[in-house]
Amino acid sequence: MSIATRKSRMRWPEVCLCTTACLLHLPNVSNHLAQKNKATSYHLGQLKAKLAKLRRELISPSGGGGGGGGIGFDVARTGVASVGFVGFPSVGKSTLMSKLTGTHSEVSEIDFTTLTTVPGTVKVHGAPIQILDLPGIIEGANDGRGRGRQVIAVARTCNLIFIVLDVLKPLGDKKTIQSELEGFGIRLNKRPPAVMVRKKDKGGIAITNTVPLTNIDHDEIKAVLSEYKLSNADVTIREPNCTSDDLVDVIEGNRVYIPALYVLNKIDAISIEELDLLYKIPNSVPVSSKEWMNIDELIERMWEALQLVRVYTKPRGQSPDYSTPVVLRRGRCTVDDFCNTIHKEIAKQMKYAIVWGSSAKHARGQKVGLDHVLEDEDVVHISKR
Ligand SMILES: Nc1nc2c(ncn2[C@@H]2O[C@H](COP(=O)(O)OP(=O)(O)OP(=O)(O)O)[C@@H](O)[C@H]2O)c(=O)[nH]1
Ligand SMILES: [K+]
Ligand SMILES: [Mg+2]
Repeated sequence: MSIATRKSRMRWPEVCLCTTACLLHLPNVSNHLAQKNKATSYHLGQLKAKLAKLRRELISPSGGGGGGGGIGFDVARTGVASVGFVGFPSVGKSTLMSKLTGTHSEVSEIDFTTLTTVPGTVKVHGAPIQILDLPGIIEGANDGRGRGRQVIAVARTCNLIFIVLDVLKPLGDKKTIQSELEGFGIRLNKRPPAVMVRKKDKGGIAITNTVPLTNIDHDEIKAVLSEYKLSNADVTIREPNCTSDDLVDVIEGNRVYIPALYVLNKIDAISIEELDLLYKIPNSVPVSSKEWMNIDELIERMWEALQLVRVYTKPRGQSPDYSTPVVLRRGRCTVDDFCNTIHKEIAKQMKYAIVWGSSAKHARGQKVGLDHVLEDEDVVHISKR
């Protein structure tokens, strides 16, 4: 059966019927219930929390293993960051990965050609990036269809996800893949919600918000908390447009926040007018893996999304070593992080560091301590005791 037929047979009703099917198709629940009166907020909050609890077992099953891994799926991690390729079968993941890394990964027009994780490496601006080609997934993947669960479990551990789409297929595929990943606790292009839930011994529920609550009300918050048996807690909401999904995410705590790029492949097969439309899709890069079109842009966007910080070392009296940067991640790029990446003893032996580059106050170099935050392409000299 082709993907198209399979999908049309599986289509859910557009209108929420408030049955158990609803539970599995949350967007319908929220659309429908959001239009109803306030009494339903409580019901909605409860449903979302219930659903999240149901799914928890999937993300970290009691048997261990995070629902994923498995033979052929866990591969040795190399490089300074990893990019996982996720998409429906035959969208061109292996074509792209093979050409990008020079590593062979089987390509064919037959669906499910790739059966396990195939790793490769590409060097971008001097930094080795691991690319993980993965088997194709289908709708229902995170419920255990095909090898979807293992695939998504690998994607969960990546620093960036490429959602590869075939521009000749309906763009609805984008939504389907997104929701498969979301069902597995992956949040794409989103930062953790600025919401805090602090459990206490007594005093009931106290809600503080520093922003207007536009997408959640007190009833909904209370319903979520009660579903988690939290009857005494301080809830602080600083997240603009916070939803009950955000609140559930914070309470569940096992969510991962990963940047994603939508790789719109096979543009060699469409018209220029259609290409104009594709450029309007946020976080997307149109490419042709086969004809090697726009891959430069893809690599640049990959680099930006990974937010890596290259730091060059400078031994005393010598010029900096520009050939092998120490690669750090934004948010974890202090002089201390730099030292620890080289060797765990270095930070202890350091008297001070001298930094040249955009993080330094002056061009002649700045004397700094371990907590100084470095910028991409800085040069560092460590002076030992
Ligand atoms: N026209 C066109 N065809 C492409 C392009 N990239 C890949 N293909 C073709 O699409 C088919 C599937 O390519 P694969 O690389 O095997 O796709 P995949 O996503 O790895 O497939 P699975 O491993 O089965 O999930 C092959 O026939 C490729 O030649 C492209 O940019 N343009
Ligand atoms: K294929
Ligand atoms: Mg493949």
